[in-house]
Amino acid sequence: MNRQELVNLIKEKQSYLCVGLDTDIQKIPKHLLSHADPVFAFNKAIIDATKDLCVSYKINTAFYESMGIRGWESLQRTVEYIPSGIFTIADAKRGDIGNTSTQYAKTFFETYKFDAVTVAPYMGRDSVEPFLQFSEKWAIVLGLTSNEGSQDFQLQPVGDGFLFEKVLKTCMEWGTPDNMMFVVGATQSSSQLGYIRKLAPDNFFLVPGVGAQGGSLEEISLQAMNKDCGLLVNASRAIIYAGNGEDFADDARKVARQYQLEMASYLNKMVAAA
Ligand SMILES: O=C(O)c1cc(=O)[nH]c(=O)n1[C@@H]1O[C@H](COP(=O)(O)O)[C@@H](O)[C@H]1O
Repeated sequence: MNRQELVNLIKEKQSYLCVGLDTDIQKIPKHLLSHADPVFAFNKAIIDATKDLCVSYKINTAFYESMGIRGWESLQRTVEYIPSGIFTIADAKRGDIGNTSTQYAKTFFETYKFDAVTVAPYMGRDSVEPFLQFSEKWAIVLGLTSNEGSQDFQLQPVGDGFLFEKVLKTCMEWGTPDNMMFVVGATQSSSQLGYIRKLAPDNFFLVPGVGAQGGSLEEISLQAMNKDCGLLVNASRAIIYAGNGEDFADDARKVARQYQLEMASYLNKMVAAA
């Protein structure tokens, strides 16, 4: 999916919600365990219940890889089940020497046909560039992450800024707002969120951290929305584990709907301010 299609999708659906399919077989409702593929049965119900409310699904590959071949099969069924026209993210956080990154890019862009993959940029230019060679595909580079450990490296002073700023600025020389997004955690302070938008005015941000990690949808929306919206806000546990009974998908829908309504109000504010 290209940038304009993503921008249009957000406008049409009045949503920039990314539902995170961090599907843990230990946490899904027990009645699904009799299915041949319980993880897929769960994902299918969540997708059916939320597909009109979100613009993206993010599949966190760790939850699938940990189950070996069965997990990869669940992942494949899930990505194939997501309706076309919804932006798909493989949250795999890959990055290695060039020829290896090329294989990672092929895995997620060609074999599994995701629109985007999360990329860890620590190994530098040759580890990121292979993800930028595919038409209408995206590298989502870790910028300032949502976790406590973001302080260990990303928020260390380097020169007259922080390490994450150096990463962002350098990555912006390799990719463009048409093929590169940045991960920006909603748990970061509002001044940091606003500052990152100044550093990268046109790039989309994938924003995890609302819901279970306590980040504020309002804060990130007010601080970091740009004229194209420029945000994909992810919530995983808060949506997919909203309920645990037979009607778990209805419970997931209710939470997704709340997020979508709140997002519509921020999108309207953006239009009014323009
Ligand atoms: O790249 C990510 O998606 C990511 C980056 C980050 O800084 N923080 C973060 O939580 N994530 C992912 O976003 C999701 C957050 O899940 P919840 O906290 O359950 O909403 C998980 O899949 C995390 O792996």
